[in-house]
Amino acid sequence: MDKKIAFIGAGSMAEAIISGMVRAEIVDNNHISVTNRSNQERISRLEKRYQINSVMDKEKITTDTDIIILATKPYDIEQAIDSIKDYITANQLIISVTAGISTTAIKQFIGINVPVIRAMPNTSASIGESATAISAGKGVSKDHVQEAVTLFNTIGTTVVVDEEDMHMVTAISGSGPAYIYYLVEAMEKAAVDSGLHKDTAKALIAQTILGAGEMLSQSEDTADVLRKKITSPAGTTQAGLESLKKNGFQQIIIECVQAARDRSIALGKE
Ligand SMILES: NC(=O)C1=CN([C@@H]2O[C@H](COP(=O)(O)OP(=O)(O)OC[C@H]3O[C@@H](n4cnc5c(N)ncnc54)[C@H](OP(=O)(O)O)[C@@H]3O)[C@@H](O)[C@H]2O)C=CC1
Ligand SMILES: O=C(O)[C@@H]1CCC=N1
Repeated sequence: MDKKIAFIGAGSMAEAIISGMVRAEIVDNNHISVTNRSNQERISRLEKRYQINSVMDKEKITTDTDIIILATKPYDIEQAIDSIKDYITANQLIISVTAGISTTAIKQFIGINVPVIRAMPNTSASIGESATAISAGKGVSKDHVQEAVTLFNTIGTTVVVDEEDMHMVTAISGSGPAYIYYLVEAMEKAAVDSGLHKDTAKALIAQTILGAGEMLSQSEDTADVLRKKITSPAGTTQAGLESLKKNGFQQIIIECVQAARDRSIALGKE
C-alpha cells in the first residue's frame, strides 16, 4: 500500500497494530509514524523496535500522512484531536480504534468534513490474528472502506458492520481476548493446584484454545454441536459442564458481554 500512516496514541493497541503491519510489510516502515501525549521514551522504544518514525511535533506528523489512526483512551481523544485538528485536511482518512466514540463525535471534534472510519481490532493484531470490525461514518466512500479493510486484513480478519453494532463488537471481540485469558488463568490455577507443571498446563491450554478456535472456523458444525461431540454420557466433560451449569456459567458470560457493551455505550456519552 502506497500510503503514509500516523498513529496518534502509542499504547498497547497502537503497538499491536504497528507490530502486525510491520510483520505483514504492508507499507514501508518509514511510512509509519507514531506520537503520543508526552512519553518520549515510549515512542523512541517503538521507533527502535519497529524501525518506524517517532514524531513529537503534532503539525509534522499530521501534515505528513495519508491515514491518521486515533489510538488514545476514549477520555483523551478530544484533547488528542485538539492538538492535531488544525493540520487535518479533507483528503486524509481518519480511523479511530477508540472504544465507544462515534464517528459523528470525532467529526465534531475535528470540525471539518473529513472521512472517519471506526475500527475495533484486538491485541491479537500483534501476531496477525486480530478479529477486526470496521464501520464507516457518514459520507465515507466505498474506496475508503476498502482501504481500511485492506489495512486491517494485514493484521487478521476484517468485517464491516453498521456503526450501531460497534458497541457489541467491542464487547465480544475487542475485549474478548481478555475473557479468554481470564478463563485460562482459572484453568491453569486448577491444573497447578493439582500438581501439573505451570508450563505444561499453559502449553496444553493454549493448544486447546487454538484447536477449538480452528474447529469453530473450519467446521460446518455450530458450537453446540462441537460441544456435544466431546461430551460422552456420564463422562468427564459432562461432569465439568454440569458444574458450569450449576454455577450459572452461561448467564455469567451473557452478563459479562452486556456489561462491556453498556460500558462502550456509556463511554460514548461521557
Ligand atoms: N487494548 C486493547 O485491547 C484495545 C484497545 N482499543 C482502544 O484503543 C485505544 C487505546 O487503548 P490502549 O492502547 O490500550 O491504551 P494505552 O493507555 O496503552 O495508550 C494510550 C496512548 O494514548 C496516548 N495519548 C493520550 N493522550 C494523548 C494526546 N492528547 N495526544 C496524543 N496521544 C495521547 C498515550 O500517550 P502518553 O503515554 O504519552 O500519555 C498513550 O500512548 C482505547 O480507546 C481502546 O478503547 C481497541 C481495541 C482493543
Ligand atoms: O477495555 C477497553 O476499553 C478496550 C476496548 C476493547 C478492548 N480494550
